[in-house]
Amino acid sequence: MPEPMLEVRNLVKVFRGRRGTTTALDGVDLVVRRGEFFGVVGPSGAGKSTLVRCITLLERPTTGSIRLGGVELTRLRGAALRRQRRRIGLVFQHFHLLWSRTAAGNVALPLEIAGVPRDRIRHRVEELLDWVGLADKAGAYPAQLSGGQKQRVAIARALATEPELLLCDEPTSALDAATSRTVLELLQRVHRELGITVLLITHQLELVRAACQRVAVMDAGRIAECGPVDAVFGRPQAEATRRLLAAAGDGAGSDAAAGIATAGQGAPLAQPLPDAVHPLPAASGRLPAPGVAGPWRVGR
Ligand SMILES: Nc1ncnc2c1ncn2[C@@H]1O[C@H](COP(=O)(O)OP(=O)(O)OP(=O)(O)O)[C@@H](O)[C@H]1O
Repeated sequence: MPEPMLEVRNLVKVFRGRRGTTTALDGVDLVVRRGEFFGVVGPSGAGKSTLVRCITLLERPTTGSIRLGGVELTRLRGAALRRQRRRIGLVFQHFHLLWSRTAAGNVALPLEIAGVPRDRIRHRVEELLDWVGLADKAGAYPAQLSGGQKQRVAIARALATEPELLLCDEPTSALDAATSRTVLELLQRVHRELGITVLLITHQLELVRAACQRVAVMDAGRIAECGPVDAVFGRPQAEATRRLLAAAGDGAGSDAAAGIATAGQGAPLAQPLPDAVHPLPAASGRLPAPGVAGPWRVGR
């Protein structure tokens, strides 16, 4: 069995405010294996976004452990934490692009922060934008891009420092069904062609059906159930899973963003993409990073 990429143990996050306390995470246990495409689903308020923020230590958990490839993150601060964070690529619902920077400038940003020399940044950015099918948009500002294009820029940016884990928080929730398909297909390519572990947080069950191998169902700050997608969705054991399936209309892919193909776990989507991304040559297993162990493995 592959080693764990991410191990979350007994994670608790309590928010204390003027209006009282909220326990957003109430003892979350989760193991994502290296090389998995793993889904986390749950209703609004279940704690999904808080989990993302805690995994990346953007939010300090109240108690509990988060291990990334064996490294305990909760004990780290400052430069040591920043180094480990580069192992995680982040993709958000609302893209979080800098509006004052072009697509190329946005993709370059994490490399600039990591101190990669300028000529190498230029080469890497070209390569990444080409890989996500946006070579011709390098000079465009976010305001000049469609939602799907913005998300593809955000994915290119997330890949810039060659993360081992891509953490996607509702990556298609702001997009229409056809554009969602394009973005999901790109995430599947990230997994398949680059070998990156993907953790997909979503409330859209059809995304999980189409792309994930295993899924965890979150409810009220806990993992209600976890297992292979067909087992969890086909023979749900937890009441929370049954509720989610019922709310989604239960049938295969019949919920909100209908139109996303349910091609089976980890399988490519069945329908052709409306706005196909640029294919890599078939033999290419990884972005052709110059100097294999070298400049792109920044700060590890
Ligand atoms: N900064 C905060 N301060 C206080 N309470 C918070 C904070 N962030 C989240 N919460 C609370 O924690 C709980 C979990 O919220 P969270 O946003 O993680 O859920 P979610 O599953 O991502 O929901 P959604 O799908 O609607 O985004 C909610 O009750 C929310 O109100």
